[in-house]
Amino acid sequence: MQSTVIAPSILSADFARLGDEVDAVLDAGADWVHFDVMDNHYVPNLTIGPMVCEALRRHGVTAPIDVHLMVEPVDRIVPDFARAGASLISFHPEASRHVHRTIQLIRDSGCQAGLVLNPATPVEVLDYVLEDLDMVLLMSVNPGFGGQSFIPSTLDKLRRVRAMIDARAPQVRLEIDGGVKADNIAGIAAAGADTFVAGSAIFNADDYAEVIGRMKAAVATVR
Ligand SMILES: O=C(CO)[C@@H](O)[C@H](O)COP(=O)(O)O
Ligand SMILES: [Fe+2]
Repeated sequence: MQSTVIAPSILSADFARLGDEVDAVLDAGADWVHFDVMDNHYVPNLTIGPMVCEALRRHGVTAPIDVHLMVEPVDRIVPDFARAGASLISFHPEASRHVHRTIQLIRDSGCQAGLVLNPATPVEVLDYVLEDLDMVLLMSVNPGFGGQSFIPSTLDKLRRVRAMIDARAPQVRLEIDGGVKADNIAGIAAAGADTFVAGSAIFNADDYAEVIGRMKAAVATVR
């Protein structure tokens, strides 16, 4: 079984103090840094790119940086993120003309590769690539914004993807992203997730350690 990972999404951090915010969540018990990249094209929002990833590495961040690309096209920006210090790079199949080629490109760049399924993307997109992935990321909101509500049908999708992973590629992580809170994370873990992105639930809290601790304790009750 994969270890539990809590990955705060810096989309909800105070960008004016980003280095300090990342230090604070890592000191508070977070395992990874979730780095949302939006291009105002694939999604209707615009965020940060490789320069900011590199700046976090220069700032001294050594934790895995989990880059979630919401950009189209994907391939051109992959080597830039690998050079900037990304650990994992995940992308949406709708934004890549050749999904298998993009996975290879990410791995050849020295990063782990993830495929992201939007709420309406069928799980069959994994049929011919699951074994080539390091992680499947299920979106439990439509991509583009933090602070949205968890879409309940994602629980059934999590169970289906968990069964696929267990049967075919147990080394693959299953990450969930969108609307994850301390009070729904146990159900999400029970449905099969091992890697949990949470933005607003962590960065809008007064005490990062308290909320991350509550999340980890809730997950530990079911896995
Ligand atoms: O990728 C995205 C949104 O597109 C996420 O990573 C959000 O940033 C998660 O934020 P919360 O739903 O946890 O507030
Ligand atoms: Fe994300």
